[in-house]
Amino acid sequence: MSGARESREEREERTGQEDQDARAGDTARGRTGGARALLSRTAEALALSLRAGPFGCLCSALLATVQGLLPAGIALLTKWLLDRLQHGPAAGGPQPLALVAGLALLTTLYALLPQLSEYVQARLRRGIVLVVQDRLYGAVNRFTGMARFESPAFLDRLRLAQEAAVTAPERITASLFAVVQQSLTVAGLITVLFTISPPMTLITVAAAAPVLLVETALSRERARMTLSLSPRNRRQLFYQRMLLDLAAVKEIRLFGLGGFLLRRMNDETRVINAAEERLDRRALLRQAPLTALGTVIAAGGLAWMILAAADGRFTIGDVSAFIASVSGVQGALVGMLLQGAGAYQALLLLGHFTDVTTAGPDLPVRREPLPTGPLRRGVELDDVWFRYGDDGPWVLRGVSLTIPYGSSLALVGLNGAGKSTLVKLLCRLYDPVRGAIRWDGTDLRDMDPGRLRDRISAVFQDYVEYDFTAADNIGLGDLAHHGELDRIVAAARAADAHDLVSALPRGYATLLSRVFTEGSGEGSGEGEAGVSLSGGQWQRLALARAMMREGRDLLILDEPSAGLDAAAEERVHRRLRAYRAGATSLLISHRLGAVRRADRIAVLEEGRITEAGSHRELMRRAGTYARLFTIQASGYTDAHGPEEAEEAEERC
Ligand SMILES: Nc1ncnc2c1ncn2[C@@H]1O[C@H](COP(=O)(O)OP(=O)(O)OP(=O)(O)O)[C@@H](O)[C@H]1O
Repeated sequence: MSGARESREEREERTGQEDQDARAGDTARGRTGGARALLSRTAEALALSLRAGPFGCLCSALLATVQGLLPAGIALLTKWLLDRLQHGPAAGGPQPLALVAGLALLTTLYALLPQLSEYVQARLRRGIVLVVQDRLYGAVNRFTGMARFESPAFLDRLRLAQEAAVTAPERITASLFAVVQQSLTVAGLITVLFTISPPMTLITVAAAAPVLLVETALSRERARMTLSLSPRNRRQLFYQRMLLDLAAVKEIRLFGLGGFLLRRMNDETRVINAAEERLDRRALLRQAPLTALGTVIAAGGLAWMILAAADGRFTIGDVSAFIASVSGVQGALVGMLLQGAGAYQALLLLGHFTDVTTAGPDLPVRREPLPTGPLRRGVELDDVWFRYGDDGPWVLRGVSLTIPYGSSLALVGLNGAGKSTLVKLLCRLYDPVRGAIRWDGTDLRDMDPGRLRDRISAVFQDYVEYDFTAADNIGLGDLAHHGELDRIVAAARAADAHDLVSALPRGYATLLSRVFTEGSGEGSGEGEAGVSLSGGQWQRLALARAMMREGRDLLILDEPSAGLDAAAEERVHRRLRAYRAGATSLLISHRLGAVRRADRIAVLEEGRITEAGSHRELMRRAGTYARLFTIQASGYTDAHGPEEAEEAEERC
């Protein structure tokens, strides 16, 4: 036991799991602010943008610079032109015609450059979406286990990360360019303003400071609200999906659930709207007086300037430059603050994206995993304890079981006994909380999960129906041979699916989908409708997908025939028996007639193995298995005891 403890400690050290957890914790702490975290996220967003489109970034920066300086240039040329008109050649400076030409050029650029900027930014945006999408879903693919996908808290974070991935990096980059542009506008105009009246410059700038503080506080509140409303947003999405879900249409119509779901969705939306409305109201109440203050200052300054101009202390050109500068500076500062606030909010949101993309592995993986050789002795579960959460009930309680090499084990038990959970552990989608599962004596935790899974073939109880062609649905079982029709056909035959696929309109090339249509690659909606299969037909395809994985060491069949008609079930089990002969397999089924020929049968009750042996041994023992078997058999015959049931079953 101490040896086991020691090796686990070593393992933990090797995986560096603690480092990763600490890093994840750091990111989580930085999520709601902290100048360092914000700076590093800004750098991250810029790096993403540069990777997505270095040329686009360069163009955007150049355009921002030119656009930023244009207002000051226009204000200055206008002042010179007006001074020239007022005072004639005595005013000095360039000729009026040159000034008019300059003004025409600058105002044309002022009108055209935003459109060019929009074009460049849209291009950049598309590139960024591709890069962040690749990064986010690449990170999700690297989670080797299932726990994160079954954790509501993590799903919330994932939803926010998805939102952040689509909007945040682009928004941060665009805001940064906008801030650069507006800073240059402010700097240019302030320089102009300063040459006319230094005190007015200071007052104008000071008036914008409170707005900055309010916007920063509001951004924090908005980010917090987004996080707290996230579960409601998820529920709202759930109702939306349910109302449009093909699989749910029948029940929704029959049970009249449409109105009920709609009401619930609207309730969630109302709560979300109310929270947003409250925040918008707070924003309005805080922003309005400060905006009014800025306007009063500008109006006061203008009145003073006009009076001073009447005394001859300023020229008309000065007044025009002053008007342009005050409104330009105020506008640019408010714009800067709003862009900054938007970027701040996006930076906070980007924290979720960073959390997901930098999260360590969900299952500890050794830096140098032990080799996963072909199975030679068997798979052994040694005192395996498992529960889904630290405070949840134990689902498996000390399961010890062996699947010897080359033999078949059947697992039976009532609903909720823990059979599918055991399958998840065998595929290392979860690790046992206590105890170990060993592959020829090597702990699964010491193996590379990908290599381990490559040695396993499985049909899960909740298999997937892919909206692809029939060939793809089978070929996906082994991507390395995905396009080999011979192999696909052989797998279909083994699963009793060949005839059904051959009878489809385009055979193996038939698209099996109620969502997509044939030949509608661009999503035009044109083309032939895909074909729908029945539940049992889908199940045979799922089985064929597992059969596609030739030469695997362990075959797991979790309720492989639950949806089949009696004749199909009999055929499938006959073929499966032939397929499994000599292979190491685990079969889970509530149809006890199908499991009786397994080399060994184990009964799982409330997470414990209570009986194990051959069919005959278990029938003789007259325990749970015999009772369940008799109940099932008596459904078809008049058998009342284990012996009678068995005889009747034999006859069937
Ligand atoms: N992701 C999960 N999180 C929490 N509990 C779970 C999760 N999945 C399963 N359980 C619980 O674990 C127990 C065992 O479930 P499992 O699916 O393994 O049973 P089973 O024997 O396969 O049942 P069935 O015969 O109905 O398929 C059940 O009580 C179930 O509620």
